[in-house]
Amino acid sequence: MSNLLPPNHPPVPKQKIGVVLLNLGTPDGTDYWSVRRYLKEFLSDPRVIETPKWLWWPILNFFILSVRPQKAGHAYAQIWDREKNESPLRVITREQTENLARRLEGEDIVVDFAMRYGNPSTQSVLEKMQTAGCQRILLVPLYPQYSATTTATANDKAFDALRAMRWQPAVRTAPAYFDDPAYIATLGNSIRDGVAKLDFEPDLVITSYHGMPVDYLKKGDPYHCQCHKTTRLLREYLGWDKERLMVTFQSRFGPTEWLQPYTDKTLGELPKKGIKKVAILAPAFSADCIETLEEIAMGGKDTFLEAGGENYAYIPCLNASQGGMDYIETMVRRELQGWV
Ligand SMILES: C=CC1=C(C)c2cc3[nH]c(cc4nc(cc5[nH]c(cc1n2)c(C)c5CCC(=O)O)C(CCC(=O)O)=C4C)c(C)c3C=C
Ligand SMILES: [Fe+2]
Ligand SMILES: [Fe+2]
Repeated sequence: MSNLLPPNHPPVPKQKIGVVLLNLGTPDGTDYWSVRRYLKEFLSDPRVIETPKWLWWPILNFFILSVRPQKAGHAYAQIWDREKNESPLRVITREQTENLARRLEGEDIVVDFAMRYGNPSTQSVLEKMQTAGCQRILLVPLYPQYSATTTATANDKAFDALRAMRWQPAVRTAPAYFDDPAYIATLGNSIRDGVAKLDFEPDLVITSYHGMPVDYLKKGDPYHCQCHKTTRLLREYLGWDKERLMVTFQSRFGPTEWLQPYTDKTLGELPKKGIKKVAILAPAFSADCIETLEEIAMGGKDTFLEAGGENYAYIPCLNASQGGMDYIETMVRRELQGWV
């Protein structure tokens, strides 16, 4: 085709389809400046912090960014993948991407991943795809439950990048999958297998979701309802009752009220109620990260055992497991219908 083009015509690449897995992002290192750069970008996002900018800017820059990077850097250091010198969230997202690329090989589909904050940036990945000839791009925010603080801001960032393109690709966004029967079956099987592998029988299994200010729920963010629905559907899939599988919310940030019950407070109270053997998982996350590994697998265990608990086990996220990847492939193929 290119030899039919007039002289000085820009190259026209072969048409392809792009699939971009979108996740939150993570620092490039555990040092103060790497963590600070990441937190500054994250906590300056008005989809995440809705406090008016004139009020939030001094709080963020003079208070939060002077202490939190050090504290968070220490937490990241405890879970850092030292072999790859990378945060688990990025290591796992890359594994998911490479695995999906192998599954879609031979179909002229380019698969990549991008982060909302930090690297690889959404803009750089979309520019790379456009240059490679992707005239149709499927954006896949890897958040099972929709929230403006995660899904919407990931899509916003992608559309910001498209705004600067002369030849803009056609774009689709994959919807949240909190109630997709195939997702529920995958997660349900992972719970059943995770519990079967334990050397104790849990009195209770906790689904601990990332929290959010209650105010965002009141303003219409459906995240809270979607978390509850995921757990209700899991109960139905597993044939368990309410006493066996409960919902909590973790990772509270700042002084305002967040969704309740809080995971840490619940773990501290359960042993007094006679619940001494617990398994816990984090279904708001498609990949293990600081919030699951350091806060739940490590910190949650300390809280529970110090309060008199006897056994505590963390069931990992779906990550790049066979079941997790089967689900991502199914969902991506469904969302690509009509394009391939
Ligand atoms: C400040 C408000 C925050 C809201 C609202 C929020 C929502 C939210 N976040 C996730 C997923 C992840 N969050 C992660 C880290 C993280 N989250 C916040 C704050 C809010 N999140 C902070 C400040 C941090 C950084 C770590 C810390 O300083 O505590 C991560 C992990 C990133 C990693 O590098 O491993 C994920 C993933 C969801 C699903 C969500 C929905 C309501
Ligand atoms: Fe978060
Ligand atoms: Fe709700």
